[in-house]
Amino acid sequence: MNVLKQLKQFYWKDRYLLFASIVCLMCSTALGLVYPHLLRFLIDDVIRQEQYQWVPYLALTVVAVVAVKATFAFLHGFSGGRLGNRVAFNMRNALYEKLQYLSFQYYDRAKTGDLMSRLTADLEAIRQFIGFGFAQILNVFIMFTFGTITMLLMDWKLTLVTFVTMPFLVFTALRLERKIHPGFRAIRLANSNLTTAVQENINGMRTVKSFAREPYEVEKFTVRNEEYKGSNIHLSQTWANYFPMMELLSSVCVAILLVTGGMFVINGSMSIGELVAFFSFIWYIIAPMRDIGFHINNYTQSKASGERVLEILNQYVHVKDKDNAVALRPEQVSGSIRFDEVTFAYPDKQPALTKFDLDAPAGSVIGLLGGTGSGKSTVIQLMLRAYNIKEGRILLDGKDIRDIKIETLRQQIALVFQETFLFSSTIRNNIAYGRKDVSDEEIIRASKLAKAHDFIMELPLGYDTVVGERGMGLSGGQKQRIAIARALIKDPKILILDDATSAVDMETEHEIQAGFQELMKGRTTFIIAHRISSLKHADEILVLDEGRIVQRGTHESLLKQSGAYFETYKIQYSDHPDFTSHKEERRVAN
Ligand SMILES: Nc1ncnc2c1ncn2[C@@H]1O[C@H](COP(=O)(O)OP(=O)(O)OP(=O)(O)O)[C@@H](O)[C@H]1O
Repeated sequence: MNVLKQLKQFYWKDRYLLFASIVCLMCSTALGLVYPHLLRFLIDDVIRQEQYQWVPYLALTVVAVVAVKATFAFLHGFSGGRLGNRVAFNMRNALYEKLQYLSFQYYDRAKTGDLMSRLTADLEAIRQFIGFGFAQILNVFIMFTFGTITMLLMDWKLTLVTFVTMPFLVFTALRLERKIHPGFRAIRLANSNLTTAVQENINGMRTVKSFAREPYEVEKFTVRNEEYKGSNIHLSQTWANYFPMMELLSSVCVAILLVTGGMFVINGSMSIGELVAFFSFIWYIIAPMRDIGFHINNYTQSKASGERVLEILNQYVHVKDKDNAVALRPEQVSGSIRFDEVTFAYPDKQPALTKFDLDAPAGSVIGLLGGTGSGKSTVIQLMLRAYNIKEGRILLDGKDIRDIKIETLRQQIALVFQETFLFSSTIRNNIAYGRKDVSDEEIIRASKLAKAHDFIMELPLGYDTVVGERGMGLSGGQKQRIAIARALIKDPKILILDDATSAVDMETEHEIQAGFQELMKGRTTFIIAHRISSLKHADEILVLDEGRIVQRGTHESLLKQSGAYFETYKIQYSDHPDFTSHKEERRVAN
């Protein structure tokens, strides 16, 4: 119940629907108790007394009871359905909103398939339980209590005799719960494995095909599909065993009632009408007993689902605004960045940056060069405040970024990544993503600067072409140019190009960079690149190795030193005429 209490905010504001659903179900159940009484009246007072003139009135009463009962049943379904859907709607929104604000640290460990199943299957279990399950559990107790009291009032001796099999019914129902709960869990797990396999397969289809591993993928899927089928069959088997067992026990109960009740009728202590009524009432006891295992299971399942949903909702947000954080106004930002002795390690890892210093005056261009895992992307992540640093500080225009509202900090920065993610929408919407009101002219201007306009115009629908979630149908370079246009449209004070031109050829890179010269004016630009050609115009180039700065300076000054920069230059420019002259310069300098 603790879980339900914690989820209260989602259903309590619609509590009138919950109460309406419970009251309507109770009324509908209570009206069901009228039938056995009508039957008793029909047999004892109408048929046996030969008072047939009552038959039409009785028939009309039955129709009226049925109509009112059906109305209550409808109202129960209506209010329960509405409640369940509203709760699911509110929770879905809350979960999605939370997912937007959870920090990078959370996503470093999160699994897409698992999150998807929480947002779908778990929400569905909660919707069902809050909409219907809760009222139905209450109804089980109400039916049992109403039925037992009425039967005791009619004939307590017969009631006690018939109840002999009840403990067996309850025992079997509870045993079922113990069996189907792990059964359902196994199905959920198998289902999650199955969806993960499909999801990974679709994401990695290019890799699968390039390695010609389709048969292996089919086999892998077949194994998981087999597991899914197996767990479903296992559960069906449990149900298949359960129903005949319950049927048998119910029949024994009915048989005892008929034998004992029959004897009571023969010796005159009970009327035939009462026996028939009793016969109807007994189902009021048996039916909820049969369902009790199922309802308990629904409850435990929705409780487990509730826990999984709450785990996300209660997840700690590592990076958030301070209470007195200041909002930056774009016109006041000039874009100077300083890293002051920053040391940072990802959770449970060696430091990715150690005593990192950097001074980037507004409008300067900083190049970051270094091998794989040397910490280049980490510098950028920290500037965005994707993670909190514990040692050192990062300043934007002299203000510690921890004192700035994250949203306004990130509004000043635009990034172009090595891997471009495009949303499944039109090219126009993808380019306009970073801003609310953008004119077509601005989109075209940004595309022209990013050298994307020409190829976009060659597409059949131009800017209205819909691209897939990974920009299917576009080349790597084309996707990257769209990403560059998307960054430009933000008109950022700080521009970050994280290996941004790696997917375009040298000639296009040159063209894009020519566009950048114009664009970088008045912006602080960080360029992470493996190609020296992308960095050589930078005001300062930092060479990183295992999170430490091993060299820093301009292209010209770095070429005069021996070290990682010159080694990289040597590899990339060995067949270039400039190379020989620099080699000579270094020889003289050393
Ligand atoms: N999200 C993360 N969680 C844990 N460790 C990380 C994470 N991102 C990077 N690292 C680790 O931090 C170190 C620096 O990584 P970083 O991505 O900054 O390097 P990089 O220089 O950008 O490399 P590359 O050129 O390959 O992109 C590496 O040891 C890496 O394994």
